[in-house]
Amino acid sequence: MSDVLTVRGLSVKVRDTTLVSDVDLTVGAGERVGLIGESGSGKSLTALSVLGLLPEDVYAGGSVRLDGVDHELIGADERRMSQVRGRDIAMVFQEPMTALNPTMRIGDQLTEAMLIHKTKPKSAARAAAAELLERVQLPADALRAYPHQLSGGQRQRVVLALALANDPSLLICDEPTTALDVTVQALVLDLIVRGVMDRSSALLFITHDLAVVATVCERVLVMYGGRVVESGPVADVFTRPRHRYTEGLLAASDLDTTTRRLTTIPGNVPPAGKFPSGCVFRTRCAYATALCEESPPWSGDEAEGFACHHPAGVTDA
Ligand SMILES: Nc1ncnc2c1ncn2[C@@H]1O[C@H](COP(=O)(O)OP(=O)(O)OP(=O)(O)O)[C@@H](O)[C@H]1O
Repeated sequence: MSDVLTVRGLSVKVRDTTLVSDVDLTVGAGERVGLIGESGSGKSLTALSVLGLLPEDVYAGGSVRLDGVDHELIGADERRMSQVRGRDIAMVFQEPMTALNPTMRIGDQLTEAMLIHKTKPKSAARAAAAELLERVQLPADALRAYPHQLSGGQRQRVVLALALANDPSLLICDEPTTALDVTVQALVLDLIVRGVMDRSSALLFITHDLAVVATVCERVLVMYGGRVVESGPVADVFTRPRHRYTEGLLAASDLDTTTRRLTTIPGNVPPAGKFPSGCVFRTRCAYATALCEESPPWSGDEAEGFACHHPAGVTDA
C-alpha cells in the first residue's frame, strides 16, 4: 500500500511555546486512521497543519507530503494550498455551518466545488451534485434548499457530499459527529466510511470517542501532550495498550475492555449467540450493521460463513 499522507517531524509552535512535537504520521491509500487523545493533546493542530489552516501566529515546522502533490505542504503559500484543499485533501469539521455558505443554495455550493477545481465540466456538474446528495441519502429537493432549511445532521451530510465532490485522495474528519444527535451519528459515520471506501480515499479521523474509532478505523494513533505516544492496529492498541496513557483513556471510555464490547453505538445490541466466535468486540457493531445490512452477518452459523468487515479485524487475542 502506497502512502497518501506522510508527516515527518511535525512541530507546531505559538511564540515560544511548543504545542505539537515531532509527530510522524502516515496514512496509506484507502486506509482509515484514527487520531485520539484528550482535549488539548494536539489532534486538531496536527490536522490543521496538514490542511495549511493554522490560526495566525501559530506556526508549523517539519514536513507534510501528499501523494500526487509535487510540493511540500508546510510553508506552501495560500494559492497552492487552496488548489490542494477541496481537491486532494477534503475536510469535515464538527460544525457544518462553518463549511457552508448560508446565502447559497446547496446545489450551487456543490456545483461550485467541482467547477472551482475543474474536476467536472459545467454540463455535468449539476447531475453530479444530485448524485452526491443521493449518496448521502438526501432528497433531490435539497439541491434547492439553503443551509438553514436543513437539520444539523442533514447539513453535515451536505458537508460530506461537498468534501467528497472531487474524489479527494485524503479525507480529514475532526469530530464530525460530536455535535449531532446520537440517532444520526451512526448514519453519518456510515456515510463517511462508505464515501471513502467507494473512492478508495484515505481517511484521517479525529475523535475523543474510542468506540467510534473502533467502528470506523483500521489503525489508530494516540496523542498526549502534543506527541504521538502509541500507534498500531485498532484491535492491538485497544486490547493490549502499551502506554499508560492509552490504558487510562481506555479505562475512562465506554469501551469495555473486559468484555471488549462497544457500548455506545446506537443499535448496538448483540442478538444472543449471533456474533462471530473470533470477534474481539463480540457485539453487533455499527460498522457491521452498516456494511452488512443486505446480508446480516448474524444470520446463519455464528462461526462459519461469516464475512465481518470490521476494519479492526475480528481475531481474538
Ligand atoms: N491559536 C492558539 N494559540 C495558542 N494555543 C493554542 C492555539 N490553538 C490551540 N492551542 C493549544 O494547543 C493545544 C492543542 O490544541 P488542539 O486544538 O490541537 O487540541 P485537541 O487535541 O484537538 O483538543 P480538542 O479535542 O479539545 O479539540 C491546546 O493546549 C490548545 O490550548
